[in-house]
This record gives sequence, structure tokens and C-alpha cells, in this order.
Amino acid sequence: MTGAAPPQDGPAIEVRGVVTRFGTTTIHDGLDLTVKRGEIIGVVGGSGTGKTVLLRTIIGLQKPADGEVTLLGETVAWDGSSTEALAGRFGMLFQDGALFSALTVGQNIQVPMRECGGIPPQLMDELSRLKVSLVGLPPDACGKFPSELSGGMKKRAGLARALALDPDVVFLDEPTAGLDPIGASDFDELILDLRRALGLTVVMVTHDLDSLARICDRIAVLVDKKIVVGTMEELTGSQHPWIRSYFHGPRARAAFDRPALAGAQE
Ligand SMILES: Nc1ncnc2c1ncn2[C@@H]1O[C@H](COP(=O)(O)OP(=O)(O)OP(=O)(O)O)[C@@H](O)[C@H]1O
Repeated sequence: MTGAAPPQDGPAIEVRGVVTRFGTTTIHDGLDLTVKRGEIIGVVGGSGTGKTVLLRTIIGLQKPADGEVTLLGETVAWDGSSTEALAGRFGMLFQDGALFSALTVGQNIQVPMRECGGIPPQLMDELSRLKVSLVGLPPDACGKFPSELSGGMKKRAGLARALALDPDVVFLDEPTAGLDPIGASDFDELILDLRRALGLTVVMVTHDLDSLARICDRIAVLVDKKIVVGTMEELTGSQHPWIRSYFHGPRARAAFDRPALAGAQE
């Protein structure tokens, strides 16, 4: 990490030549990705292609075998100092919400505030109420335990915690998984509202084609241990077999409201 103030322009995230190996298995073999500030980018790929590992790498939790990552102008160091230097500047919503079951929603939201330190308890209470309202939960949700919440409410509570310290970037790992279509589309709207209101940059791993079509500016596809990135239109024109079948399958056509490709195999 550099000690200098991070530049406010330039990309939110730069991934250059990232190689990730577990034992003898290579997951990423030279990933490059640039995420612009204020962009909503979807990350897709087959199961086990390393989408979650990519998020963990960007936020400094997973050290790659090679490559460089810059997050909000800070070079990620993977020795713990990254997370410290970037404290509060990014938030993460883990796949299952990852709320602490023994803590209320309000207390969960206050976890990052306590880690940050120096925030008086009364202000933390006030801030957690604000975050609860920001994500569209009723005020009484603050005093509830995760077990008392629906799946959709848990996701919103997890998002409120990710937003606890007013981050510039949020990472969402399958935020709409397990939600019914209405809950999922409400969540999509919430992400769009938050981007509009807070200027957030959003990196979202998702299998939800409706979310991709509705809210993502660009999509990063993990294939062949690398990333192919483009707009929906650009990727729709790709000849790569996995990308082609992903963006032209019947479910994709329903989500993207497109007729079948002329000559496409069904
Ligand atoms: N800490 C680890 N040690 C060893 N292998 C790991 C570790 N973390 C992830 N892997 C492996 O790396 C691969 C990619 O994992 P990852 O969770 O990123 O996949 P994914 O693309 O998010 O998959 P899914 O869509 O199924 O959630 C998997 O084969 C996984 O088993």
C-alpha cells in the first residue's frame, strides 16, 4: 500500500495478469479487468471458474501467485495492510449474507463501525438505523435477529452492513440467489437506487440473467481461466462456445427479450 492519498479519478479497480493456483490446479491464468468508477459490473462464469476467488483477491483476502490489483488507487498487498488502508472504502455482501446469528441486525451493521473504532455508541445506533432505512428495511428490523428475517430481508441486512462505513465500492456475491423473482427484482432496483444516490461502484457475481440484463453496465465472463469483458450486446456477438451458449440459451433469451439467433442450435 502507498501512503499517498488515492486519486479520485481513474478506475475503481484494476486487475492485471492475476494468476491463482490451488496446489497444482490453476484457476486464473492471467486475468485482466478494469472497472470504472460508478459502474455496475456483473461477473459470470461456470461453477468453479473462480468468481468468488476473484472477489476475495480484489479485496485482499486471497493472495494470487502472480499479478497486481489496484483498488481505489491503492495497490493491494495481501498481507492485511490492504484491508487496513482501505477500511471503510469497500463493502462486501457474502453469498449467504454471512450475518452473525447471535447479533441483532443493528449490531451486525455496527460490526464494521466497531472495527473502525472511535464512533460513539449513540452515533453507531443512529447510523445503523439510517442504513436499515437506506436498504428498505422497516425500522424495527434493527432489533431483530437474522433467524427472524426472510431471505430477502437477510440480503438487505447484509447489504446494510456492507454499506456501514459509506464505501465507494461494494462487492456482491450472488445477491439475488434464493430470492423469488419479485424479491430479486426489488433487490436489483435497490442496487440501481443506491448507485444513483451514492455513486457506488458495484461488482456483482451473479447467475441471475434478469439482474445482468436489468442493472449491469458490462459483464465480465470467466472462461478458459481468463476474463472476457463487454456489454451485453458485445458478448451476445461473441463466438466463444460457452459465452455463445450462455447468452443465447432459452433462459437468456427470455431475460434479454430477444428472438432466437438465426441458425442457433436448440
Ligand atoms: N481456499 C481454497 N483452497 C483450495 N481451493 C479453493 C479455495 N478457494 C476456492 N478453491 C477452489 O477454486 C475454485 C473456484 O472457486 P470459487 O468459489 O471462486 O468458484 P465460483 O466460480 O465462485 O463457483 P460457484 O459459481 O460454484 O460459486 C473451486 O474449484 C474451489 O474449490
